[in-house]
Amino acid sequence: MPSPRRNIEGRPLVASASSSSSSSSPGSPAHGGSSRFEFQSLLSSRASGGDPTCARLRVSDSPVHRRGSFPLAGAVPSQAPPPPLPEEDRMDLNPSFLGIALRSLLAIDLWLSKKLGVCAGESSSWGSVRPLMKLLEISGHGIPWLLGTLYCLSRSDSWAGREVLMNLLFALLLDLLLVALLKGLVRRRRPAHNQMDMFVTLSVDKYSFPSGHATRAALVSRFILNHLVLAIPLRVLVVLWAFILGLSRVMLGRHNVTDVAFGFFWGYMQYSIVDYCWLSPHNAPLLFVLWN
Ligand SMILES: CC(C)=CCC/C(C)=C/CC/C(C)=C/COP(=O)(O)O
Repeated sequence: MPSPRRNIEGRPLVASASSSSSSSSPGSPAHGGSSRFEFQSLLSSRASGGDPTCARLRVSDSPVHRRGSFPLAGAVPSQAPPPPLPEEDRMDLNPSFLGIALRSLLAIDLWLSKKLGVCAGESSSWGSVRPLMKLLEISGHGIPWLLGTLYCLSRSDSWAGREVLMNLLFALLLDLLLVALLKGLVRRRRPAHNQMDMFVTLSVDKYSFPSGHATRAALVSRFILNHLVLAIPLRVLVVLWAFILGLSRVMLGRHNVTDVAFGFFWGYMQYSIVDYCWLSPHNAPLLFVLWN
């Protein structure tokens, strides 16, 4: 007499004994209802204290995996339960809600970024605007901002001006460092439709998360709005510049939307760090004396 079919832990399955008398009954493997056995197996594992949040099906135990050798319910060979398989040989049946949400967000991100990448090449639908976008790209590049700040520092003749510029320099260097660290950690590739024809880049700039232009745009614009006295139209212009610069990164095909969105957030937060560590002649006297 065939021994009862067993689940993945080796416990007998309820259905196997009754189905042995009628191998083509609905729900039996011969009837294409193999999943019933598997769910019973999972249920029995739950009942016996298995992990209820992660029902798993062994690939090698599934009918798909055992193509051509799927036994009829009445002809189950009497064998000892198979040895446990390594973790990577299993399929998750119920990935977490967070996993599904992240995957969906990623899919929307890729789809939207591709759709918005209308200046990714000369032959793209908005290809004629590409030179303008590349000009905007330079306006948010690290080199002009660093050189511009150093130049203004060298021309500044007031302590107050020097203090603000010194902190802007610190902010720009901190931004370069943190973005390089993040890019190196996350290592997300730039979109496939991007042409790597950017003005001076660092080695980590082959990665796209987060957008360095977006972090700089958010950081610098928050810095300017907090430390320069500007008329309202100029303040609006600063915010617009930051927003359009971020958008242009996606339109040029340099980034996905999430790279830019996170870049804005990160740049905004970086300003809080700069503000917290604000350099002044009181807490960094050496720096100011040396510069003089
Ligand atoms: C002092 C020093 C290390 C200066 C390097 C300045 C430099 C080459 C910055 C790179 C700026 C850049 C191309 C960032 C990439 O921006 P994404 O928006 O494409 O991430």
